[in-house]
Amino acid sequence: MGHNGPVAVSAPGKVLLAGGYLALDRKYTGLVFGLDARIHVLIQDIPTSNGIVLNEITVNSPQFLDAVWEYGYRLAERDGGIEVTHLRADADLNLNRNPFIETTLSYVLSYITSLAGPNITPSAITVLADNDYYSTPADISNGSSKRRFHKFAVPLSKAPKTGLGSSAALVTAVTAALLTYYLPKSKFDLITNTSKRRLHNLAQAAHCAAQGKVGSGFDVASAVYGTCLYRRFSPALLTSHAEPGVPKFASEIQDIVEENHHGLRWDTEIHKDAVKIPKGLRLIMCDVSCGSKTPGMVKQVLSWRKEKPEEANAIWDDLHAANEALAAEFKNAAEGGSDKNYTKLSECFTHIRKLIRLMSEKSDVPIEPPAQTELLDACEKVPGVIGGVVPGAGGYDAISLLIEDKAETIAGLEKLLSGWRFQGDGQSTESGGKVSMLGVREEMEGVKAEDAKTYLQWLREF
Ligand SMILES: Nc1ncnc2c1ncn2[C@@H]1O[C@H](COP(=O)(O)OP(=O)(O)OP(=O)(O)O)[C@@H](O)[C@H]1O
Ligand SMILES: C[C@@](O)(CCOP(=O)(O)O)CC(=O)O
Repeated sequence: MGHNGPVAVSAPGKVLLAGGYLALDRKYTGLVFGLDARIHVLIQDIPTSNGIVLNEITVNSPQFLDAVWEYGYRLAERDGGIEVTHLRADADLNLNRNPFIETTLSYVLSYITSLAGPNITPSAITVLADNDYYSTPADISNGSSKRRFHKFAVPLSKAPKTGLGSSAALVTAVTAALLTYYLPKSKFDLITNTSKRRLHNLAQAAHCAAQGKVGSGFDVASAVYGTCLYRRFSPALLTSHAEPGVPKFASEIQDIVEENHHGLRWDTEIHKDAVKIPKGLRLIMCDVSCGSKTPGMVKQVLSWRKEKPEEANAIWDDLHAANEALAAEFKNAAEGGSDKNYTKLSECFTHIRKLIRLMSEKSDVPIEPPAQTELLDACEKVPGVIGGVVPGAGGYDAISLLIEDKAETIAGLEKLLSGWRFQGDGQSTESGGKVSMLGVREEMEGVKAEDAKTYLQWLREF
């Protein structure tokens, strides 16, 4: 298997604009926007010398130092699927493991062998991340910022993430690339709905396994489908299957992906038509550089909900109504012609923020902490800014804004942010962090096939 020539695929990053925490419960939905920062994956044959074929797959992220991972693979007995071994993982290099890549390889190759037989040929995978996934302070940049893909003078683990969902986009793009490369078109074709659904199921399973927990999965869903109103799958779908290498893993993963596992169908809901961005508006993301996210925020919020279900559920129901009102108002404004009055959209943001602050106060978790309130309030005063929120789990990491897509609005925000000193949670070594606007905006489309030749050309830059 795998003689189809090079294959390239990309998948978008995400921002959960509304529905943080609520999206973990199937009773509620999340409003998730795909972003135009993508993770790109190229897969091609490894040229073999002297006819020697080693069972090896190499993965390389040439933007970072030491970002090469080499894997051996073998078919496990008793239907255990494909076991993947990190080669040269000696004591020193142990730190350099990449669980997202390793787990994705074992899940996807196991599915492929279960579906189409065990003949996996060696291949080389290259990962390229759009520049906004990582902040680029001068000391870690290497070379001109004009490059299509930034080169860093540090390993991946030292590049500061901006929180756009790199692991979900990576797992989705690697999964789609492997399926396209190793399977015949009759069994996997990225443009069909059935293949997309299988990709979604497999990428969710691999991402949860790599993460060691079953989250809401909104990030993988948006990497596959792009912008949508999302309702999560029942977590039971992924909590009781065997691990790679363990007997029956291969058939179990095939059954999960193809929805035959104990008769369970995936109940994920993706409503693409429920979200639109009115013409002339755009989202932007601002990265707070000193922001440290309080660990365990999700755990704390959920334990508050468990302790005080009445108090929490009342707030969640109100917040859910406010989130859905925002989605409806987006659609309304997008379909409502040329009326440039965005007061109702602004009111939706104000209402959501009020309820998030109430949730912060009652749960005692800094979801919209005072420093973020101050920043959002100041941004909302800039002409052309319609509203803003702390996205996802909130905390000190980032803010998202809906703005009029005009040079004056961007310039106004840049002026405000250039002088802004962010007072984080006191854990930062700096006394006040910078806030910087990322270049990303919303993107409707999810995963897509790309032209491999273009990437082969870009790779010559490295
Ligand atoms: N360019 C890359 N090349 C290879 N692996 C990458 C790359 N970018 C991210 N990863 C993998 O994803 C991991 C980061 O995933 P993590 O879930 O911690 O962050 P994220 O998905 O970007 O953040 P968030 O969930 O806050 O949006 C890295 O440790 C690495 O394993
Ligand atoms: C808190 C939560 O609802 C959102 C987390 O989003 P982010 O990682 O902060 O973008 C968790 C989840 O949905 O898996």
